[in-house]
Amino acid sequence: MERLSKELEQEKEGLEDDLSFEELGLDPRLVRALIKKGILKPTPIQHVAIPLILEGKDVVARAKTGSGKTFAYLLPLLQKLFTGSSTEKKSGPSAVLLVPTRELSQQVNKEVSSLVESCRVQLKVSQLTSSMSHSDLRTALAGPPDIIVATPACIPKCLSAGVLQPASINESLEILVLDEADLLLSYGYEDDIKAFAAHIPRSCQCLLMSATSSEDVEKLKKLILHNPFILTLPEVGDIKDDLIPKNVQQFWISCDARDKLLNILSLLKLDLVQKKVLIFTNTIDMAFRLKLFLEKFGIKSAVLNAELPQNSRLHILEEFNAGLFDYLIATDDGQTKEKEANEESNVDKKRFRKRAKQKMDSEFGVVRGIDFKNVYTVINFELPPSAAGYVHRIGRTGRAYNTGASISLVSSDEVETFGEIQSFLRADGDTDIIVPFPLLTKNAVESLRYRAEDVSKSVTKIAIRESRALDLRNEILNSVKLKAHFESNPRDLDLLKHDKTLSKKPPAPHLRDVPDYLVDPVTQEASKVIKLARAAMGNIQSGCRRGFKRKSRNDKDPLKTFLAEAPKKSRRSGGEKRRQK
Ligand SMILES: Nc1ncnc2c1ncn2[C@@H]1O[C@H](COP(=O)(O)OP(=O)(O)OP(=O)(O)O)[C@@H](O)[C@H]1O
Repeated sequence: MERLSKELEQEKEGLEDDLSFEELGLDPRLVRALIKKGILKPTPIQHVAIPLILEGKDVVARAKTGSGKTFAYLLPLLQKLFTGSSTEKKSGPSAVLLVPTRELSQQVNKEVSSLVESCRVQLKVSQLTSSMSHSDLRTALAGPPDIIVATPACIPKCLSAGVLQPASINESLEILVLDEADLLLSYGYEDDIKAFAAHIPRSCQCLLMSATSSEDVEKLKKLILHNPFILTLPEVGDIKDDLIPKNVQQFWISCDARDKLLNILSLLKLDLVQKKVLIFTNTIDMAFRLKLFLEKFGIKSAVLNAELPQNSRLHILEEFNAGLFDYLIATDDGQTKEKEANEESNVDKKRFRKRAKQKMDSEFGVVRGIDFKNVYTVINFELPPSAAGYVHRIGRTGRAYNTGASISLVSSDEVETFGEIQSFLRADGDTDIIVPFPLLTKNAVESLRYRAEDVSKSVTKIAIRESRALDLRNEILNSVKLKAHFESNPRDLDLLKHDKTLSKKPPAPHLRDVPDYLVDPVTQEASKVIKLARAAMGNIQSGCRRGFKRKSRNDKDPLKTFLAEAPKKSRRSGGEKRRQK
């Protein structure tokens, strides 16, 4: 235990020394690949995890959203494979990276492939999805690949189809990563992981990465980790107030449930929030209601949900990340179908569940782990049901040295959940972290009430259903085109537009532009400030991200606030809290 504390102290001191990637022992090829991406200095989690992983230790790493966990495991993992790859030919994969959603698997696959390409090494990377046919899986596994990126359900599928042999996993697997480990079990992968665990060789190095700590992570640790060296980073209680980067300002607006459309319209139409904006709703129908409503005022947005074909979802994400549209309305994950089923009348429930089962992708997930680029504002049109859900949603902004803001619209029936989120985020004795949004005045909201209420009446249930069906039909058609297109032009993002309007009529001129006489002077001033801040932020953000010039540790940087301290003494006694032999 003494040795353990000493090592952790050294790691902490190391953090303050501000070591470079080279000094952490990273291969020059990887360092050059990172420079090409504008990444010059390791983040704190990378600082601690890279040397430990290079040494071959099992690591359980928990660090807040957007803190650079992906490179924290990918860089040392690749380096280890670089050195091993030239020797003997293997019958199975050397590394398996398991992630909870297809979106994340796509993102991780892209990141690994781009590093491999930049470093010009001969490593084959394959992404597997559970919707692949046996023959596609066989093709993807031919070779075999050095690295597999997949959701856990794929592995048992490959094993039972005989396209992956247990013996080759046992013989070849050197590194296993469970990314977003806190979510793998809640996505229902326990049996898949157990089935795979039986074939993992004892010598395999296992890495668990997660943003929040939970019983599920503990369960996975017990299930997967063989190697007795474990690094557990600080427990939730120690850095609770730091779960969301400090440079994300969190606001809330209290309003009637029926005034939510009016409030969001005021925020967007009166320019009180900075773009890009990611808006979360709890159901797909609500997402379409919002889209149709905003459309009538000339505000174009796209909807991202589990119902859409995989290609379309990917393309929407790519276009949004590339800045081709400013407003994205998203539902959390594939489990949205459950919420929707509960909202349907009893008569419809059975039919709905069947439909949901057929059409929705349970491996869909945009909240967890997806790296949205330059989202400034996250709006919770509806609150997520849990504090962990809130943390993950808000974590889509303020990523990697960027600043951001979040605004939650809270109605009376959400007050209890909101209270739970506030107390979860609040450090003991501190004041609330989420504060009232100061820029939206009652006058400003009221000035738009008449128009908003009028328009909201026209967004009927039938209109929503029709639009949802129309959007899905369009996207299915798009999806076929996209598949062919992406195969020949992987970098071309401009083929199809996802934020096109769904209503047949264009927005009426009096709704598209808010006349000056409707906007009170306070709101006009606030809107000017936001625009100025946005113009200034553009420069600051890109400067920070590329340069990393600031020398001192700055609490305001999300990537610099990771602490690798030994937990307090009283916590030490409990089992596997530290690195142990
Ligand atoms: N050392 C670094 N310097 C600057 N940017 C970095 C660095 N490392 C990673 N990033 C960038 O930070 C962003 C967030 O990284 P990443 O997606 O790995 O976060 P995360 O910790 O996995 O978040 P989440 O828990 O939400 O999945 C990415 O855009 C990534 O390219």
